[in-house]
Amino acid sequence: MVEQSDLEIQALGECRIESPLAEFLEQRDTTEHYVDENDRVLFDDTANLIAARGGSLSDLPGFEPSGPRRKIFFQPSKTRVGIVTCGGLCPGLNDVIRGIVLELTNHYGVKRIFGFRNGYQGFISKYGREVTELSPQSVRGINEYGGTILGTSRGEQDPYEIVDCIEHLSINVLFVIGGDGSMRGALRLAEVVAERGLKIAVVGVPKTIDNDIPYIDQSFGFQTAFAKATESIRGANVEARAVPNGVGLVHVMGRHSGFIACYAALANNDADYVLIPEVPFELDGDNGFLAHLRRRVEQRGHAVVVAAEGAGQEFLQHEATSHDASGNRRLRDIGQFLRGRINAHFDDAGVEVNMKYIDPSYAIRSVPANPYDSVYCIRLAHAAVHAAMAGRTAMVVGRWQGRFVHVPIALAISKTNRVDPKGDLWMSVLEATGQPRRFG
Ligand SMILES: Nc1ncnc2c1ncn2[C@@H]1O[C@H](COP(=O)(O)OP(=O)(O)O)[C@@H](O)[C@H]1O
Ligand SMILES: O=P(O)(O)OC[C@H]1O[C@](O)(COP(=O)(O)O)[C@@H](O)[C@@H]1O
Ligand SMILES: [Mg+2]
Repeated sequence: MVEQSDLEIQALGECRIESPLAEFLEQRDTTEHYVDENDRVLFDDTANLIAARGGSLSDLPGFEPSGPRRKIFFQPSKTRVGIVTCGGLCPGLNDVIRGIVLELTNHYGVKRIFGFRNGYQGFISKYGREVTELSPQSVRGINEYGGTILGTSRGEQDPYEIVDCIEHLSINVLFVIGGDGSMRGALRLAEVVAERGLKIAVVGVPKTIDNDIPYIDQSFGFQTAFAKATESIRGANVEARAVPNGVGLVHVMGRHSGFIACYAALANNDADYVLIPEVPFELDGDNGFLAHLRRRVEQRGHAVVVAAEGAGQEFLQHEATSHDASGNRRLRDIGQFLRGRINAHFDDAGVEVNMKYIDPSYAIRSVPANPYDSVYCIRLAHAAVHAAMAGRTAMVVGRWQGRFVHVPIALAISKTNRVDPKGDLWMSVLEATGQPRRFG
């Protein structure tokens, strides 16, 4: 169970400097639309969860709210900032970069902002990556494009050498925009900074199209990514309906979490089956997935299947395992495997099948953010800047119960956010598809 001690945010020191944004705050206090810096956003949100805690109101765990502070830690005109993007692409990376640069420049008056190229490689001398200065002019219009103007990379780098580089450039604040791996790296950097007794804030903006980072509501870019995946499901449905015994099979990203598959399938309500890593399934036998699919095709003339890349990996264990540069296991291709097994199963049963296979792959994460995600990105960027200028460190910005909050990195990497087979999202998927609760 999450306790208050898990939610405490580290600070570099007392905030003594009048914030340039103090005038925006005046005598504000918490309302249903604003949380004051002295308040907390409660972790639990139902009567039963709160009752289960026992104790008094003041014992209830809560997150530190984000937002501008009346007093800040860093002297803006002397503050030097670094920004880096790491890991896989995600829609909205450029929105976050631009949001951070504009907020720092326009509202805090920060003058020097450095962009590090290709993730953590950007700090390591042997790669020879140029450090670029970022300004409102240099980031103009970047939010119109997918990807990241800073580039990215996978692969671990020495945290001591990274901090050497940060010290060498007299950087006071580092923003890391990245996923679970990047945040593990960022936490190591904050630890090295503390070991050396430095006053450098390390603040993360969590990025993952898989939506697999916990305690942050949804990750930015996720909505854009699943909306893009929805187009493939629509295409698979049209194709499958147009031919006798059509099966539309769509394979989408989602390493350990099936959120993209679930949301994309719910969006147009056309999928008959959703297969995700969190819910194991049987292929064979009368109640297995293949027989179920065949019966549905025989009854209705077509079917649409959405499979997340992490689903059914147990069927492919005989294939060799490899890892990417960051140590993430490379998954075997469940899409192609299912395509082959579905065709073979229909053949064996003497039933015609017309397989239409679509894998949108990188196309869903390399696009620019949609307006909803862009708004989310800019708000996360503002929250990250306010936190860093107030000397908060080893934390990421996120949203909890609809409020923007500070989440300790240690908590954000303590587990993987996954679709709960007993939760209401999976229930909605079962309702929308009509697939059985269990195959086999
Ligand atoms: N445990 C770790 N400690 C330090 N750095 C890490 C750790 N895990 C990953 N990283 C680094 O973070 C960066 C991004 O990680 P990766 O897993 O590729 O993507 P993501 O951040 O999107 O999950 C890589 O440079 C990787 O080496
Ligand atoms: O081929 P790549 O670029 O290494 O990335 C593939 C993986 O990256 C993701 O898009 C996102 O993963 P991360 O956010 O952890 O980088 C996964 O869905 C996918 O398995
Ligand atoms: Mg990751």
